Amino acid sequence: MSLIEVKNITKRFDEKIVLDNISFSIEEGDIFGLIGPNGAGKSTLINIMTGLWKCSGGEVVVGGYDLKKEPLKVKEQIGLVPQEVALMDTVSVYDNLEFFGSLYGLKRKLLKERIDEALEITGLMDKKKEKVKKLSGGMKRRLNIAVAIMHHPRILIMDEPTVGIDPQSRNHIFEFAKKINRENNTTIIYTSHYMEEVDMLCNNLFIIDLGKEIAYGDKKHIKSMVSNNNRVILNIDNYKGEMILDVKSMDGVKECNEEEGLIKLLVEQSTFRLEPLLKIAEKYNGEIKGINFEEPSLEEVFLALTGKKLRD
Ligand SMILES: Nc1ncnc2c1ncn2[C@@H]1O[C@H](COP(=O)(O)OP(=O)(O)OP(=O)(O)O)[C@@H](O)[C@H]1O
Repeated sequence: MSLIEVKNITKRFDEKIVLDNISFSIEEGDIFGLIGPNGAGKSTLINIMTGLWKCSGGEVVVGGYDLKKEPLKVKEQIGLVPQEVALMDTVSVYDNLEFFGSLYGLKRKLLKERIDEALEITGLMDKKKEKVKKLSGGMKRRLNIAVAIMHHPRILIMDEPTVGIDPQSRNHIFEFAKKINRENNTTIIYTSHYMEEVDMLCNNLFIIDLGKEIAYGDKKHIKSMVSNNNRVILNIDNYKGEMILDVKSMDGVKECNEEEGLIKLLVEQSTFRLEPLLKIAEKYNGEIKGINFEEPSLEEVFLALTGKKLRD
């Protein structure tokens, strides 16, 4: 059985269907991306999975517990980093952690240990005496994450954690997510409308738009379903100009352009082979310095599946 099972979830607000029969499962230790444009239904789904909102139909099972029947057993396994920062503005970083930690039932020595650990992992140790209202938006986000991990949840849900924050905090949040997943095997659900973030972090994906499933499964599989095209970028010196003509006539090569000292190919994954390319380079005395392969981006996948750009 998977760690999280979302089965046929539907949500209506009056007559409006906001989630339409959504199903997926998440394995323990995964970094799972929930992606879609603004208004797609991501936060609604998160609110339902964490028991904050009731669904109109369907069920959620976490660690074998049915959310409707045993909500506390489900909630104690989850840490939630909500989209809106939820902190006490007029008290210090440390006091916020102490307060929220005690709500989780942490006391004395263990509470102190967990506060220190949360400050360390979110890079806020030197801000512990600062009042929250003096922190930057990115630091507030990091503190919100610190709050969410104090009870060592098995699952951490991060709802658009990088919206409107500075690049340094964004990187910090990224590295944090990878670290806690790697070192503690924490299962992460990461929602975002920034496809490149999800592309970098996640293994499995659920793409949602207007409350409906657009694609679900292994990231590589989704990409290969949508597009058989990859890019190959060849960094090569001292080759003769005629080489390009030979490369263009290779099986599986759809386009070949020279740009900024690099040769960029658009290739058909199923028919392109690297070996003939290397032979052509050798024939023309080219010195290969590097070869990079690029899959289609998730932006391209979304465009192919919905006919629209993510940020329309
Ligand atoms: N309380 C509510 N009453 C009526 N409609 C709502 C309510 N909450 C959300 N919706 C609608 O549900 C849809 C999905 O909203 P939701 O916030 O889940 O999207 P999202 O994917 O999280 O988008 P964003 O990235 O902008 O937060 C939207 O059309 C929104 O207007």
